[in-house]
Formats: sequence, structure tokens, C-alpha cells
Amino acid sequence: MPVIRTLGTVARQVQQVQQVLPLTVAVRNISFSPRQVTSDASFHSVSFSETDHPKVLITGGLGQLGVGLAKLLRKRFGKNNVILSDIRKPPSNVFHSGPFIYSDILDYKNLREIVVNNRITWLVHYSALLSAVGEANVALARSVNITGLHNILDIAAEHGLRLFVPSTIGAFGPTSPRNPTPDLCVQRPRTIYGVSKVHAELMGEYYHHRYGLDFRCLRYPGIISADSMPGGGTTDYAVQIFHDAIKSGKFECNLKPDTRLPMMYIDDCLRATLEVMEAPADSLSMRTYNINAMSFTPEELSQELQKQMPELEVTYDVDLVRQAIADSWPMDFDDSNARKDWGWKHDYDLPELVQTMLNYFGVETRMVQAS
Ligand SMILES: NC(=O)c1ccc[n+]([C@@H]2O[C@H](COP(=O)([O-])OP(=O)(O)OC[C@H]3O[C@@H](n4cnc5c(N)ncnc54)[C@H](O)[C@@H]3O)[C@@H](O)[C@H]2O)c1
Ligand SMILES: C[C@@H](O)[C@H](N)C(=O)O
Repeated sequence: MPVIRTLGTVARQVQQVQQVLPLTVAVRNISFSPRQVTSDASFHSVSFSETDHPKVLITGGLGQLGVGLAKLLRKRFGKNNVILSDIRKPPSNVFHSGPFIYSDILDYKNLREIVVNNRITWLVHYSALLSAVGEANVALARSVNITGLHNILDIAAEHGLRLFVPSTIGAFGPTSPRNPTPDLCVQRPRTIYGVSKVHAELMGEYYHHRYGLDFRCLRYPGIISADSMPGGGTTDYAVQIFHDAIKSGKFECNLKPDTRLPMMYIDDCLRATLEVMEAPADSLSMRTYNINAMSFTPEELSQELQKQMPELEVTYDVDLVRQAIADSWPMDFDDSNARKDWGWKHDYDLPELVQTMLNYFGVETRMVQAS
């Protein structure tokens, strides 16, 4: 019921806005026309020459992945060529590490100003509500993940940007082949998050074919990072286990011990993102690729951790919403097209992932003790 009420209100608001602002709507459509004559599917971004550094805007940059990506891109393209943005206030270390700007992706005019004023050429669109928080607030997830994406697509097409939008293992559902899941198969996800990501894949590919938009998309597995926390997804347990293991030697897992999901260490994920963004357009036989590194269950992750922390106690208290989501997702991911087309190769398997995470926390723990 609340969703239906919200839908009615949004429809009324849109109607009112269209009556009051017909010119704005018309202008927005007209500015698309140059793209309509571009029927060449191998269209390249035109705003910068291949020898110049791109000028990058990252939306939703204060989540689990954005700060790490900004760090990687700034190393490559220069600090001032990468702008992080979000609707949240950045912590001081992030604020002082390079350009940061407030940007709500639902505010089309503000987004456009940022792109124009900063001569943006690449847009990495990270703003989203993830799978579990999306189910808890469907109306907001629909607005951020779908309406927000429409703003991003229009601005990217109008300004000839190269656009990266991540998709996810969550873009598949219970009727997809799950072990392994190929790039092209039935996609009938059962979460608003998954539905919005299938929509993003299809809209991005449509804009590519229709307007020549240089759209690039990777379906990420669950991402594991040490220095940033996940934003409310189904794979969050695989990050939380490290924090709880270090803090208390105990971990209560919200998925069943045998729930197998594709996973990846953050460094592999961010490198893949840079690599696909830099890949020559003619090496991309598709615009949306699966990428993968490993696939494990909570029990297997616990056992690998227990090799180094034998005292770790793991118990299970299953969250029914997250479990139902996980049971509908791929167990293993076929990323052979990414490997073939643009040379994707992961560096971290499960043992390296666990070692790297523990090394990070070991260093942190010693630093806290020392100070
Ligand atoms: N982390 C993963 O495991 C994973 C896996 C697959 C795909 N992805 C995708 O990668 C992207 C980044 O993921 P993440 O883990 O960093 O997400 P996250 O939830 O940690 O961060 C999302 C960010 O979006 C911001 N945001 C929300 N509403 C906004 C709005 N209206 N305008 C601007 N920003 C807004 C939030 O403040 C937050 O900082 C997402 O699109 C996600 O779907 C992530
Ligand atoms: C898998 C991914 O999209 C995210 N970590 C989630 O669980 O929602």
C-alpha cells in the first residue's frame, strides 16, 4: 500500500511538473538530437583526445567502493582529474585527499552543472541502494536506482561521456542457470535492486546502440574490502566476519553455512573497472560483462580464516530476507568473455584474500596499540 500511494504521488508530481515546465522538457529532448544521427555502434567518447587524461566524476563515491576507485584513478590520471561526489559528508581524510563535491543524482540540473563546469569526460556511476536495504525501502531504491540512472544516462549521452555503471550477480534470479551463470541467459531477479540493475544494463546498451553512448558495465560479484564497509547487501557477511573475528573472536553469520556466492577482493574489482574503461572500444564484443575471482560458502570462508585464527567461533542465525536473495543468485560466475575480450584476470583467490585482509587488520591493530 505505501508503495502504491507513493506511485500515485510521483505520477501527480510529474504531471504537474510537465504542465508547468514544458520548455524544460523540450529542451532536454532537443539536446539529444546530435546523438540521434550517430548510428555508428563503435562511437568513442569525443570530449578528450586519447592522449589527454580523462576528467572523471564518481557518483555515490563515499560507499564501499568509491574512495578506493578514486585513489586508483588519481594515481593514474592525477589528483585533480578525479572528483568524488555523494550526498553524504566526507570524512576529513577523504575530503583532504582530492576534489569532493556534493551531488544528488536525483537533481538533474545540479549533475549537469557539475559535468559542464568541470569538463567531465568519464562518469563512474556508483550511487545505488544495494540488495538488502533496497528490499527495506523499495520506493527509495526505485527512485535512486532507476530515476537516478535515467538522469545519468541523459547527461552522459548529451555530453559524449564514457559511462561506467556497475551491475551485479544480483541481476540474475532463480530461473537463471546458477552454476555457472553465463553473460547471456534468463534474467528474472526477485529484488528491486536486481530489477533496477537489469534495467540499467538494458538502458545503457540501448543508449549505446541508439545514441552512440560509450556505455561500459561489469557485473560485480560480492566485494570484500578491509578499509571500507559494505552498504547493506546480501554478501556483507564476508566483510563483517573479518571485523568480528579480530574484535571478539566470534562471528554470527546471517546466511546458511552452505550458501555459495561469487566474491572478489576490492583491488581486483577496481582494477577490472579501470581496465574495462581503458579497453579499446573495438575489443568489447559486448557492453555488459560478468567478472569473477572466486566462489565460496560461509563455511569455507570460516575454515580458511580458522587456519590462521583457530580460536574463531562461527555460529549461524539466518536472516530470511538475505537468505532468500542469496538462494536466487548465481553460485559461480562465468566470466570467460571478459577474459577473452579485454584480458580480465583476477589476482586474489580465497587464501590470498584471507591473508591480505588479516595483514591489513594486523597492521591496523598494531597501529592502534602503538598509539
Ligand atoms: N559492494 C558490492 O559488493 C557490489 C557488488 C556488485 C555491484 N555493486 C555496485 O557498485 C556500486 C557501488 O557499490 P558500493 O558497495 O560502494 O555501494 P554503497 O551502498 O556502499 O554506496 C552507495 C553510495 O550511494 C550514495 N547515494 C545514495 N543515494 C544517493 C543519491 N540520491 N545521490 C548520490 N549518491 C547517493 C550513498 O550515500 C552511498 O555512499 C553500486 O552501484 C552497487 O550496486 C557493488
Ligand atoms: C552483490 C552486490 O550487488 C551487493 N554486495 C549486495 O549484496 O547487494
